[in-house]
Amino acid sequence: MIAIGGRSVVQRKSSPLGLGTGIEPPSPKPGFVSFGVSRNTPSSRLSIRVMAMDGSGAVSASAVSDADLNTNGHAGNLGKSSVACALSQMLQSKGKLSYILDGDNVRHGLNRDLSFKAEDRAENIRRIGEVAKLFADAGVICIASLISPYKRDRDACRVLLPDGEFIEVFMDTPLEVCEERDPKGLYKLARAGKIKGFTGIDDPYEPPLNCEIVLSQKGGSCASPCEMAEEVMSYLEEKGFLQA
Ligand SMILES: Nc1ncnc2c1ncn2[C@@H]1O[C@H](COP(=O)(O)OS(=O)(=O)O)[C@@H](OP(=O)(O)O)[C@H]1O
Ligand SMILES: Nc1ncnc2c1ncn2[C@@H]1O[C@H](COP(=O)(O)OP(=O)(O)O)[C@@H](O)[C@H]1O
Repeated sequence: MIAIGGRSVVQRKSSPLGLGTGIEPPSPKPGFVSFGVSRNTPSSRLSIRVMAMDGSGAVSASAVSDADLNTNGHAGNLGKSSVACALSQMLQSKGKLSYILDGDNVRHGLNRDLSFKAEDRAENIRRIGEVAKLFADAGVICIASLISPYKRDRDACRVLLPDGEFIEVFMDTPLEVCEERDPKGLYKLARAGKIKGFTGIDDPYEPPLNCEIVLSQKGGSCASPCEMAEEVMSYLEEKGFLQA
């Protein structure tokens, strides 16, 4: 389970199943993936389906190593969704089916009854873990893009899957970088006390101690989403998940 959450919904231009249409962004920055990103409106949510990391497909399970990748980090704006999408596209290019479960997106549908209280975050992650397991059972690589701030909730997802098939990716993006990005203005609201219990501000994030992959800023600059997705691909390659 690769969990990467976010407010943005990525609509694939195409998918292995031919589902989903996207809106090309004007001019992607170097290292960014060129696929459509739209806000989490009801209509856009409906189109984030089936493909390879943001989607899934019907391929014989034996042809695809199933894995559950969970990308998390201490707060929003880490770049979870961007890495999820880049990874999805890379998997698709290798003929691997995947599906993205983005926390912010799922919270508009399956998990719309849940708040950001600790018990609701736990339930959010539990449900996403169970859905990811179903994808894995079908031979689809499921990328879950979530903050998942509490270790206990992440560990509960891990044990749902066979050993080695839950791959926890920690995006260790500095808080100040997340705050600077702030495309939704949520950090500003949280700093102003207008949102309570915001991860990284007045709600805790428990960093993983034994995750499979850490994507961290090296030196003074942050790697692009594609570069980070490449790191995940290298891990998958090394572990044999990308074999035909
Ligand atoms: N209080 C609070 N704390 C943290 N995040 C908040 C909160 N309120 C809203 N948001 C927005 O919700 C997105 C995180 O949803 P998740 O489902 O990934 O969170 S969690 O795993 O249940 O903790 C996250 O979106 P991303 O930026 O995509 O991570 C936030 O923008
Ligand atoms: N590696 C990166 N370098 C620079 N900006 C980034 C990077 N990754 C994401 N961003 C930008 O940060 C913002 C949040 O990215 P997003 O992938 O939605 O994060 P998250 O899903 O963690 O909230 C977006 O405006 C995105 O373009």
